[in-house]
Amino acid sequence: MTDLRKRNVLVVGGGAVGAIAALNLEVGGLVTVTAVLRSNFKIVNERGYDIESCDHGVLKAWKPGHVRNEIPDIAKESLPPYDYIVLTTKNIPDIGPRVEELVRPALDPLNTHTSIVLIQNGLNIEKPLLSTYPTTPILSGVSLIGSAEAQPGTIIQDDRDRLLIGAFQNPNIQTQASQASAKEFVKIYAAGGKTECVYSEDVLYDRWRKLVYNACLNPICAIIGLDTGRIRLADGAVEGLVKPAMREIVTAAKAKGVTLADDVVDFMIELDPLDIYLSPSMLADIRKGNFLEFENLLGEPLREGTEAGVPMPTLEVLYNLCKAVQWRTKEARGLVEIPKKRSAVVQ
Ligand SMILES: NC(=O)C1=CN([C@@H]2O[C@H](COP(=O)(O)OP(=O)(O)OC[C@H]3O[C@@H](n4cnc5c(N)ncnc54)[C@H](OP(=O)(O)O)[C@@H]3O)[C@@H](O)[C@H]2O)C=CC1
Ligand SMILES: CC(C)(CO)C(=O)C(=O)O
Repeated sequence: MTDLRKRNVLVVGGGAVGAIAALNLEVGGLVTVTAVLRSNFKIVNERGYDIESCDHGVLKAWKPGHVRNEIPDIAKESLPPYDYIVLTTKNIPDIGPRVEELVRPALDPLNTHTSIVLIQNGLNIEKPLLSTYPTTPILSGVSLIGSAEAQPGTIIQDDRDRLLIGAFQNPNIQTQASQASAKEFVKIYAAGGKTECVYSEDVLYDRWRKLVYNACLNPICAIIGLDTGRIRLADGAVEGLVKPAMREIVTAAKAKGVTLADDVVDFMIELDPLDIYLSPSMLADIRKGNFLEFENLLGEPLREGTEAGVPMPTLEVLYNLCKAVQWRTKEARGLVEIPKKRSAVVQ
């Protein structure tokens, strides 16, 4: 950073990842955080977060600098533009709100100042933002962190926060400018020394590599209802389901020009220590009755691989299972109408 001004960062979504991101940014001392919360707004605004973290220890009633329950409208409130808007919501375009609409009030239509940082899983998540805000630098945040919101405002982080930050390619912006913004974000995020946040040149590689985990273990654990430790112990699950799915992602990545390491499948299966019995974020969502982030984690790599001619039978089945589960949640929330059940009694 060439100047000493504290950076203004808007963190949108203060759940498992967002709360820890806000904490990391604040402990570094280089940032003022405004966190935009939804279901946990009231409790966090009144009492703060209770956090048990392998990186930060135990914190009671910790509160980000500013807490809000909606995205600030910078024009109406005459606020200066944020330096960074960090999105840590679940990204569920099939349900909405879509991310490009979500950030609109906090972004000047001709913005060049604010960078958007997507600390979210999945592939092609930058595309709707690049087309809606062509002059805005969009940064990729690929996070390895086992974090969960056990109840509103209570965050349990079991696995260390390791975050890769890089710039998505944007034909309208000089690559160096986006890269400089990514490097500055690394600096402010890592400043507290509690986390491993590094700059990465090759965000496409990072995203395909992470998909080996997220496109496979997330839906498999969610659908079966087992955490990653138990999936590793369950009869036949790794050989019969996890490895075939992961190999399909590796082959799709290769067809798209991304060569992953030979041992990436074993590496991802063993990524979390077995005995932390980690529940991937999609399993946490299914348990809470939330919608699933399956289009970006599974649908996009499946569509890209299939278009490139890669057979992906395991992922196709997982995708269709997730789609049906999403419909189940829509029905449970009254978002679909179905024909009335016929009476068992013949009239
Ligand atoms: N959990 C993990 O260990 C990891 C998660 N990820 C990725 O990080 C991203 C975030 O995941 P995670 O933190 O687990 O998700 P959570 O569900 O724990 O948190 C998301 C938060 O965003 C809030 N939110 C959603 N929409 C809005 C909105 N429109 N305005 C304000 N707040 C909103 C949610 O509120 P509400 O409760 O009302 O829905 C929730 O508090 C995902 O893309 C996930 O795949 C990546 C690595 C690890
Ligand atoms: C792999 C993991 C658990 C992060 O470490 C994740 O990305 C998720 O839960 O979605």
